Amino acid sequence: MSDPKPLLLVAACALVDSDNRVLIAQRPEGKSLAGLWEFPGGKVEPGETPEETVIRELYEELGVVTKVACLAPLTFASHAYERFNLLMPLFVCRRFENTPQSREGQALKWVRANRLRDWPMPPADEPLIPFLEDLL
Ligand SMILES: Nc1nc2c([nH]c(=O)n2[C@H]2C[C@H](O)[C@@H](COP(=O)(O)OP(=O)(O)OP(=O)(O)O)O2)c(=O)[nH]1
Repeated sequence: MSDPKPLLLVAACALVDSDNRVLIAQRPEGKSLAGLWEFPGGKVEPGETPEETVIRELYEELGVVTKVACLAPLTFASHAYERFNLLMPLFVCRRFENTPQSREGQALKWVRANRLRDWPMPPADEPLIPFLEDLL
């Protein structure tokens, strides 16, 4: 039998602007799931809380500064990928400093929640969309 698949903990965030639009970022060529649109975030590193991961990734990927008190838990994704099982809490953040900039070459887009389906997302993300539609 093959080894059991590891559980991968990733923390992600829906940044919401004053117009109630959500920021998505396109995964660059060369990465897994390249070309798909995702919520900013990344793997939770050892010793980090998911909130710390989101704060770090928002800064690294987008130059955005926020704090734990500005992150509200919304829901989570759970998806069996071929090589791992993904568990991904999704936070919502409306209060942040700096306009998001592409710091890692990724395309960025502000999208209404009810238009998220127009942008192909990783399979794990599809069940998250109704939660954002309800919220926004
Ligand atoms: N940040 C983020 N990751 C997501 C989303 N949906 C989804 O399936 N993922 C997956 C893609 C990656 O396998 C993993 C996040 O890893 P990462 O962003 O820290 O690392 P990475 O691009 O270098 O990943 P990889 O190439 O090693 O797979 O979670 C999402 O909405 N946001």
